[in-house]
Amino acid sequence: MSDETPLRVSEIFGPTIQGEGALIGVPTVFVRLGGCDYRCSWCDSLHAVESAYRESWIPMSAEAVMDEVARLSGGRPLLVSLSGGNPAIQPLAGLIGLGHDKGYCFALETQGSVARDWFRDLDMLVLSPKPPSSGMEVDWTAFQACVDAGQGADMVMKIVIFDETDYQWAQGVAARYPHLPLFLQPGNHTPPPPDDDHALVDQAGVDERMRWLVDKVTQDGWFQARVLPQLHVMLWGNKRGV
Ligand SMILES: C[S@@+](CC[C@H](N)C(=O)[O-])C[C@H]1O[C@@H](n2cnc3c(N)ncnc32)[C@H](O)[C@@H]1O
Ligand SMILES: Nc1nc2[nH]cc(C(=O)O)c2c(=O)[nH]1
Ligand code: SF4
Ligand SMILES: [Mg+2]
Repeated sequence: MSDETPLRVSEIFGPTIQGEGALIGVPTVFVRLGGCDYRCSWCDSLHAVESAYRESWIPMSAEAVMDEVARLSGGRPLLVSLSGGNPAIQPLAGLIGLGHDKGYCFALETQGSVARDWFRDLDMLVLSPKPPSSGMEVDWTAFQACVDAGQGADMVMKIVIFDETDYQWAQGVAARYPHLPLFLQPGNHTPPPPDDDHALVDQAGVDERMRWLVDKVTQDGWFQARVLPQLHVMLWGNKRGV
């Protein structure tokens, strides 16, 4: 796939704040790419995953994406967050190079199923391996290839936790990758259906899971883990484009 291949863009929005993980609170524009090789049972972005929504994904050149990012940011360079879907299945090297030339930074979120040599060009690579509650099974060879490809970028791991089984699984993963800063994020068990971006979130339920997670980590003395909510979900619920 060459870099002239258009990107399949589900949405570009912002500036908002990065609501999750290591860069929480940092102003950013999101570029959400369409298409994913996973089908997590609790995915909160199915409009960028399910092929039924494929016709809403706009083919765009890297230049057109950067033009839209620059329009939204008023021409001021900022952090661009690449998400999806799995953004790793798209040819993003050109976009990253173009944006860097203009002073923009790039973070990319991926489950770690597809490695790309351009991962090393990112400013931050967020690897988010999927726990048992997702219904997915991690291919650890592919995941390791992502870790190898990302050498040179800042790299962190972010694991979504729904239950005790996920928690124990995350402890095993953390032991396998002790050098990767680890962020634990409580699962949103009422994610939006793909055709309804105003669906209400069960915030009380998310808060309860967050408290449970903090109790677990502190009681277990798991002091390498950082526990963070999805800040954008706290502020805006399941609303899309924020
Ligand atoms: C929609 S995914 C897109 C990027 C990539 N496919 C991935 O999963 O890392 C972005 C982030 O949202 C997280 N996420 C998805 N659904 C969630 C939910 N219901 N509750 C909490 N986090 C969720 C994912 O684990 C991932 O860290
Ligand atoms: N504000 C905000 N922060 C986010 N962090 C990760 C997101 C995602 O859907 O990938 C996301 C999102 O959609 N909005
Ligand atoms: S890997 Fe990410 S985008 Fe794909 S289905 Fe899972 S949470 Fe959704
Ligand atoms: Mg999201």
